[in-house]
Amino acid sequence: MNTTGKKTALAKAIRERRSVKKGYNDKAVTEEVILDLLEDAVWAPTHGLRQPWRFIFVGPEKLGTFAKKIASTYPEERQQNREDYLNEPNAILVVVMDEPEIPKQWEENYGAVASMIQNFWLLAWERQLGAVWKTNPHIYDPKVKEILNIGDEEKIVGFVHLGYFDEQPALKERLPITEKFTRFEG
Ligand SMILES: Cc1cc2nc3c(=O)[nH]c(=O)nc-3n(C[C@H](O)[C@H](O)[C@H](O)COP(=O)(O)O)c2cc1C
Repeated sequence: MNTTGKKTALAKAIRERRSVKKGYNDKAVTEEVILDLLEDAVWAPTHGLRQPWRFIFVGPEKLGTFAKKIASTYPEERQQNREDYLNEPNAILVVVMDEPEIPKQWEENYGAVASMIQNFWLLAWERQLGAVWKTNPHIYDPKVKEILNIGDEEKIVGFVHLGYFDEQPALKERLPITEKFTRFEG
């Protein structure tokens, strides 16, 4: 444990990680790299060790077809815009969660998946692989679930857009923690 007050490598990584939403370069995002990152990311906490996730990787060579199919679920006048948008990253990782009926378990599963995504995001950042968790309307569309063979008891938690980057996005300050912190006085 760090007791010196100096920022640890982990604290620095947490602070420096950014959402990389544009400016991806042409370096290919490979399945091997994604699997390697996921092998570590899944060490996230998971209640009951349920590990309520699965992944669908859309690599650079399949992204064009994927983008077209997902865009086709939008009204015609939006389709070209959505296709272009989905073609911006180099690859996309679809994150799927097991969706139990019991609300308590649903929340535990969502919490576990979110923790796992944060692990993945930090690990990707460390390799200059940019990522951003996207929750665009299409992830909730039953037609998209059908295209991707997502089951009735599963939920798309996000599309993680991926691509290597040269320029780091600007820092986004956080509120001082004292604004979000109270003490139980009772
Ligand atoms: C659950 C979740 C959903 C998000 N969905 C989107 C999204 O749909 N589109 C987007 O541009 N960014 C999305 N983001 C990224 C946030 O915009 C981003 O994390 C926030 O602006 C802070 O920036 P930073 O990640 O660079 O620190 C999402 C983040 C989270 C945690």
